[in-house]
Amino acid sequence: MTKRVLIMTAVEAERDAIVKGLGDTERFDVRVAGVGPVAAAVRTANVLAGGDYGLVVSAGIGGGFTEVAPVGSLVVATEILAADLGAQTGQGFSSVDELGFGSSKLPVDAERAATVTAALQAAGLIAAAGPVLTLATVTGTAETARELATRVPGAAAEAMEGYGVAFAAQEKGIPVLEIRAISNAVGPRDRSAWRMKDAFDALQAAGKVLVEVL
Ligand SMILES: O=C(O)c1cccc(C(=O)CC[C@H]2O[C@@H](n3cnc4c(=O)[nH]cnc43)[C@H](O)[C@@H]2O)c1
Repeated sequence: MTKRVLIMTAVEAERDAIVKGLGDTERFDVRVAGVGPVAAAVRTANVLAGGDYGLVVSAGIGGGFTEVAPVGSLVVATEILAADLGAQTGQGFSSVDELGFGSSKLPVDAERAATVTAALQAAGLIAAAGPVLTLATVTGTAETARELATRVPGAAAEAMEGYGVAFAAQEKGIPVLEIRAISNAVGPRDRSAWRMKDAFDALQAAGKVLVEVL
């Protein structure tokens, strides 16, 4: 039998949108982890300890680097980066990789990521592939947005959970994907400009595609 797919979201509204899109299927298990990389890692590890899964997906809304991913579009991660895991230095940010303490980058299942991106596009959705950044703090200034985009060429989206979910899955040797529906632009904080409905609609549409291709 094909192993189940575990989808981890941060909040219930994200889970509900994806479940609506997936429809009636037992092959997908959609769980709520809470906001942020620590909650995501611990709760993903707990779920993985009690089940047999062949793929783990971190999914939800996210901020978009709008030249790559406009509001209302979807992003499929080509890699997952802990963008604030490191140290500030006089010469700028140094990642843990540069400091020699491990890796701030976790790989995704590249073949499945490409399949999902193509399937989303074939379904008429706006979908891009690119690095997705995990940050414990939502970016709130144009300066930080520029710094991140410069530091991570091709950066497509940021969110708060992907690296935690991916770390837990990697510990178990299970492949990972991250999919984000863009609710807002990465940059100056303007909560009134967040387009939650557009993002949840995109997330639901993505669920419909995932059940067909995963
Ligand atoms: O408005 C705030 O101050 C605030 C502080 C912390 C979190 C939030 C959220 O609503 C985030 C919830 C959820 O959404 C993802 N998300 C959405 N947009 C972004 C973003 O631009 N940067 C990072 N994360 C984002 C995130 O994964 C959270 O799970 C609001």
